Amino acid sequence: GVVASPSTLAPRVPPTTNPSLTNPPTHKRTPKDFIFGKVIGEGSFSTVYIAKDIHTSKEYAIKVCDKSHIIKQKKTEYVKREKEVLNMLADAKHSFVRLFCTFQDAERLYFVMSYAKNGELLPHINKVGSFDIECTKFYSAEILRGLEYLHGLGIIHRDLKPENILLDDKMHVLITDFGCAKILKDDPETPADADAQQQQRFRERSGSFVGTAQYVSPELLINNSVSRASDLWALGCLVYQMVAGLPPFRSRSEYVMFQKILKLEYDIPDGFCELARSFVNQLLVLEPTQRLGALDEHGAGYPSIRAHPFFEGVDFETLHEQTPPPIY
Ligand SMILES: Nc1ncnc2c1ncn2[C@@H]1O[C@H](COP(=O)(O)OP(=O)(O)OP(=O)(O)O)[C@@H](O)[C@H]1O
Ligand SMILES: O=C(O)C[C@H](Cc1nc2cc(Cl)cc(Cl)c2[nH]1)c1ccc(Cl)cc1
Ligand SMILES: O=C(O)C[C@H](Cc1nc2cc(Cl)cc(Cl)c2[nH]1)c1ccc(Cl)cc1
Repeated sequence: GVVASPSTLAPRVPPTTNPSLTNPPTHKRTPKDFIFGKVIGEGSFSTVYIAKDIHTSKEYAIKVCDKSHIIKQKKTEYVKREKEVLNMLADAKHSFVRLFCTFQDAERLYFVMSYAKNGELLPHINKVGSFDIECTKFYSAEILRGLEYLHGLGIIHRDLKPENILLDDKMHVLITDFGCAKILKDDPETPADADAQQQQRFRERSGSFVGTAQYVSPELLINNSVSRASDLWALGCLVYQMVAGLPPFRSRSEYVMFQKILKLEYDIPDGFCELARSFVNQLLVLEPTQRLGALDEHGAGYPSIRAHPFFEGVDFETLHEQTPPPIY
């Protein structure tokens, strides 16, 4: 959960020798409570460092956002949404990057998050070319678990892709990057309209075509609408990419890529495994309501997706306790 609200600043106690005795004060943290280490990543207005809490010696990833940059790029809504959604996920026991606390100084905002020691999923796919059936089943199941939790809260991620699937020290999935997420307010039935911030992110990002556009759903292209089923489309793209080593819809030209998405033009290499092909085929469906899982009622997970033969033998309830299959 997020560190409690700032009480009167407790006197800074020097770290005692026995960390078990330091019950870290719950005062609002400041950058001085951390030893900042190396940069582990850069965003368009953020830098992510590895950092150590001087009271507990625990390691975190701290995302530092430059305030003037956020304002200049009109990203305050995006940052506010990211914080809001991460706080809603505070009680999740698995599948997501945790937000431990936030604080600011004159120039910057600080997000103290769990550190995904094994980085993004994408390089792990690229390193081996493509996943075998065991890895694909395990990682698809972990991502599905995350989507079940997210959609149960009425949150649509809207930007699921291998760069936003991080891996912890034990190689379990930590879904991240919720700035683009949609929180369904009252009527979770009707698909929500893609709001300005998603369009801005999508148009501006896809303008430079940095990969966000590859997983865009047909409904977003056709009538600017998104629903939980948009994340199921992205899941289909993710499973295809784990199996194929490449995303299903590819082209140097973004326009041609969009055409392929709208015409559902993707190929399954020969020698394909029937179960994976069938699973992907039932998610990459143009009509959102026809996608596998789209008719499962909200908040009760995705029984029809779990039941697909592709997940034969997967125990969804104990995934986060299992040792992930080796990637080779
Ligand atoms: N909790 C984390 N643990 C480890 N690495 C992280 C963590 N959060 C982010 N990163 C890495 O840091 C880099 C920057 O992430 P950040 O969220 O700041 O920007 P981004 O989402 O990649 O880009 P943009 O801000 O344009 O959306 C990414 O490559 C990401 O993989
Ligand atoms: O202390 C809090 O939690 C609330 C502040 C609120 C807040 N101050 C901001 C300044 C800027 Cl420039 C942009 C956003 Cl989105 C801002 N949000 C805050 C601080 C840090 C972080 Cl990471 C997020 C929000
Ligand atoms: O059995 C193997 O190792 C090779 C097969 C080949 C294969 N099956 C595929 C299914 C799809 Cl949907 C796409 C591609 Cl590129 C596919 N390639 C395969 C099947 C399923 C998985 Cl998960 C991985 C690899």
